[in-house]
Amino acid sequence: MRLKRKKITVVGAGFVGATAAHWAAAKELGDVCLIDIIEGMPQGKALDLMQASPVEGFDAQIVGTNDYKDTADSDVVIITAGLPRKPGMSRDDLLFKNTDIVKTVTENIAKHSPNAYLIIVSNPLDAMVYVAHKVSGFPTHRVMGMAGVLDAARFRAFIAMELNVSVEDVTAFVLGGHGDTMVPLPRYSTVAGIPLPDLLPPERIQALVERTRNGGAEIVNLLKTGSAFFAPSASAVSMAESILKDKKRIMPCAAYCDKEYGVGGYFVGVPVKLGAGGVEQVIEITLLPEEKAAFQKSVDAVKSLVQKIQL
Ligand SMILES: NC(=O)C1=CN([C@@H]2O[C@H](COP(=O)(O)OP(=O)(O)OC[C@H]3O[C@@H](n4cnc5c(N)ncnc54)[C@H](O)[C@@H]3O)[C@@H](O)[C@H]2O)C=CC1
Ligand SMILES: O=C([O-])CC(=O)C(=O)O
Repeated sequence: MRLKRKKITVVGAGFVGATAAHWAAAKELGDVCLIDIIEGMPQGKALDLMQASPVEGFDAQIVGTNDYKDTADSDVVIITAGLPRKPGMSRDDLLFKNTDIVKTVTENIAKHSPNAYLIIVSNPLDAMVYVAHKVSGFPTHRVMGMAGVLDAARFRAFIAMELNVSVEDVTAFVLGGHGDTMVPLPRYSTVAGIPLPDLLPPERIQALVERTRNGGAEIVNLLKTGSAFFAPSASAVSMAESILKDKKRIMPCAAYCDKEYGVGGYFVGVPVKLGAGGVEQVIEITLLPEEKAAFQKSVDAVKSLVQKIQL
């Protein structure tokens, strides 16, 4: 018998997709298939990455394609296909165009990789996870969205910058949908185990919370032609890694919640255990009344967006 490497497909070979392929290959998570509708572009980027492999010393086959047959039997599929927003737009403005794209992509992926775990990145995130779940018919533990890892990473980076400490010692949690109503949780954010409220005055914490909420828009306004991609792609690949290596990391992800947090059957950002079984557990943490109210507002925003989707 011959053991096979794991296979990661990244759909959409744009900024987030190509960078995700880079992180996945550099970490030797498995072979990588990069697919896009633009002819030649995923092939070119895959070949370029293959040529980086001797320099960086990673062994992985990286293939670029426009044909879903090449994505067959993937273990994990990261979906980044879709339009990014431009300055002045909200993520929600992408709803209808990206619904069509994520629907087509998911149909093709489900056909060729019926056992894959799906990590959705396309925006508006929580609504696109709903689309991928409905269209694939996959069980909910195999469909999830990347947002909380990114939002928490931004919060962590801002905390480390503010306190002039190593990012390694900073943990943070962000709940809710990936939009203006997301809920960074200072009480559940720490530096080497010390709760953030013990280290910073409330007005400084509030400033970091606001910067985290606007983290995506801050970058969109600087780039002007697209949105963030280094941290988003690293975040998606860290979720893939936890699944492929059965690490069972606890990460904030857009996961299906029914009774959990009283959400009632939607995908929203909550703490989950990610392992070889995908979303192995949704962890319910105790929230103060004001945190609960903020989370509910965020869930309501996701619900009203999802209700506009026609598949
Ligand atoms: N969840 C999150 O936290 C984040 C989400 N995003 C979202 O990720 C998406 C991608 O962003 P970027 O990579 O910066 O955009 P991009 O424009 O650089 O890349 C998107 C790619 O998708 C491809 N594409 C379009 N329709 C397709 C289809 N039917 N099949 C296959 N490929 C298709 C395009 O040709 C393009 O290459 C956007 O919707 C963006 O809003 C971006 C950053 C963070
Ligand atoms: O801001 C955007 O449109 C992209 C995104 O979701 C993020 O960077 O958080």
